[in-house]
Amino acid sequence: MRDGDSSILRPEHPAARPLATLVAEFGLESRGPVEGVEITGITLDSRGVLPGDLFVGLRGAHRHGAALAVAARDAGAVAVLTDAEGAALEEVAASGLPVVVVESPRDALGDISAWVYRTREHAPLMLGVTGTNGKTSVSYLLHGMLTQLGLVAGLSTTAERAIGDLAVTSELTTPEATEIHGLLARMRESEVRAVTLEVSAQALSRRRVDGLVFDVVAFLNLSRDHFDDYADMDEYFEAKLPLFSPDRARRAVVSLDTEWGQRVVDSCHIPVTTISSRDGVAADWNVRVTEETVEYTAFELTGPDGRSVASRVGIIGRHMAANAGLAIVMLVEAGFELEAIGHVLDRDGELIARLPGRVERVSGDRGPVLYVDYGHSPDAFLVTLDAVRHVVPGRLIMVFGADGDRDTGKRGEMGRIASEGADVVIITDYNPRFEEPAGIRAALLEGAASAAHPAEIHEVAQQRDAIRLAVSIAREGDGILWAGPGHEDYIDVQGQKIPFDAREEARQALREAGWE
Ligand SMILES: CC(=O)N[C@H]1[C@@H](OP(=O)(O)OP(=O)(O)OC[C@H]2O[C@@H](n3ccc(=O)[nH]c3=O)[C@H](O)[C@@H]2O)O[C@H](CO)[C@@H](O)[C@@H]1O[C@H](C)C(=O)N[C@@H](C)C(=O)N[C@H](CCC(=O)O)C(=O)O
Ligand SMILES: Nc1ncnc2c1ncn2[C@@H]1O[C@H](COP(=O)(O)OP(=O)(O)OP(=O)(O)O)[C@@H](O)[C@H]1O
Repeated sequence: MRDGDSSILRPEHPAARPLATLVAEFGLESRGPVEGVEITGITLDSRGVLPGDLFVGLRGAHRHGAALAVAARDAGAVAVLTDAEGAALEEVAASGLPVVVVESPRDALGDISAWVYRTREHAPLMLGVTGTNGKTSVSYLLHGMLTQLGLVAGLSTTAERAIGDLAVTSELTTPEATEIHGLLARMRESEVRAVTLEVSAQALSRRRVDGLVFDVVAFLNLSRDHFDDYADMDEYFEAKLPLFSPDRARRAVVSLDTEWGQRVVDSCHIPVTTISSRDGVAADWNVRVTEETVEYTAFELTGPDGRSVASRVGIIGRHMAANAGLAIVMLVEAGFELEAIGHVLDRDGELIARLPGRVERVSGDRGPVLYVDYGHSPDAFLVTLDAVRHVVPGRLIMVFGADGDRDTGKRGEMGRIASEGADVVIITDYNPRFEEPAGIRAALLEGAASAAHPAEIHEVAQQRDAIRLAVSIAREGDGILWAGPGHEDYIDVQGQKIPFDAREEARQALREAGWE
């Protein structure tokens, strides 16, 4: 998981803070001597402990983290923070470390982590993005524009955490509070002025973004996903809402592209600006697509006072123009002049953003156009199929699978949408995790067959073989969309992460077919 802590960025020169002051300021119960104990960091994973850490023992689905207190001590932890259940564990006594007891550690974690790393002092501009689809994309677009505007920017997404040129691969979409505040402290060392953070519903439910106040948050859309975590759409929606409250954010930008946007506006207790990319939807800002090619999407964004910006983004799809428009409005709400943003976009010819594995073109000038994407929900399939359809004249071949051990109910719909939107579908494996892969494929196949006008349907278990079949079928002018693996560099099978890079595999398949 987090061996050697290599996937986590923390301050290189952390300041020591007295544990006794933490206990006093937060009115906490402590056992064992806390006087003289200095803490320099905080973590909830024994495998990520650095010397001087306060180790937080949380009850998890599989174990109580406090049971790892001895391992944490051996790695250099100087104290344990846990609940009453954790504090009673013999491993905690065996560690000999002072113990701070909190009724619900998760609820206190954001504020305590902010205190440990002093992240409330000199906070950078904080931008937060939520929604079912497009969080990662908008985050990279914001990051790109902030960089174009000349700011040192920081980024936290499903794909990576980044500060300037330094980037590490992410474990979670939104890190735990301990990790976020450590990351912010590291960003402060690098004089980062603006931070973009992807906020998942799960993060809000698990209070991972506690202790942060965003300057601007955005709501993109809501569509079916994560029904393994939430009972229905209403519960999923309710999980997103807390981001739009005064204790978490100062202003909001809300897309009205799905009906859920208006519900956010109606429930929002902070100033809201709206945006739409749909015809006939009344919003403060509107995005209009002006050109679509295999390489870029051009758009025009018009504001409430008639001011506008026209530019382009080097990624296909109307949804990407909508994402770019929303990112620009977030910056305007954050205090940047629209004219200044327009100026740098004009100067550079486009909005420059590197989006790993989001409808990323991996093919060259000859042969079929091949895109690798991270979409794994019915709505993501709809928009990406539409995007490819708009720019390729020939047939559309789609390769996809579905996650094992995740929201099993969406598979039929994914299969149906793919089969309805593509000319050929090749159903393959993705991350089966602990599920039987053939069963996952069967659900997708059933969905594909149920389409009103089904595509030509193939089943190929191995992804390597599936992409080669797609390339062998495709001709010049055709398009191939490989949905699912995106930026990932492994497949998750029975708890093992087996190295697999879809983008590299796709390039190799094209080379083997002679499409250099
Ligand atoms: C289902 C779920 O939420 N699991 C989270 C949970 O794991 P768990 O309950 O299984 O933990 P556990 O194994 O019982 O361990 C309990 C505690 O002991 C600690 N531990 C464990 C082992 C060890 O050797 N040492 C140690 O200290 C763990 O860090 C943990 O704090 O606690 C862990 C530590 O906080 C999380 O990393 C983990 O998130 C997992 C990886 C996860 O996949 N979460 C998903 C649901 C998620 O949050 N997804 C969203 C959105 C994704 C999207 O938009 O598509 C996200 O933001 O990523
Ligand atoms: N505004 C949008 N509306 C609908 N789909 C979108 C939008 N933006 C991106 N997508 C599609 O959604 C999928 C996921 O994109 P992205 O990774 O940006 O979203 P995400 O919200 O970060 O997803 P995840 O939480 O799974 O990481 C891709 O297929 C992408 O093409």
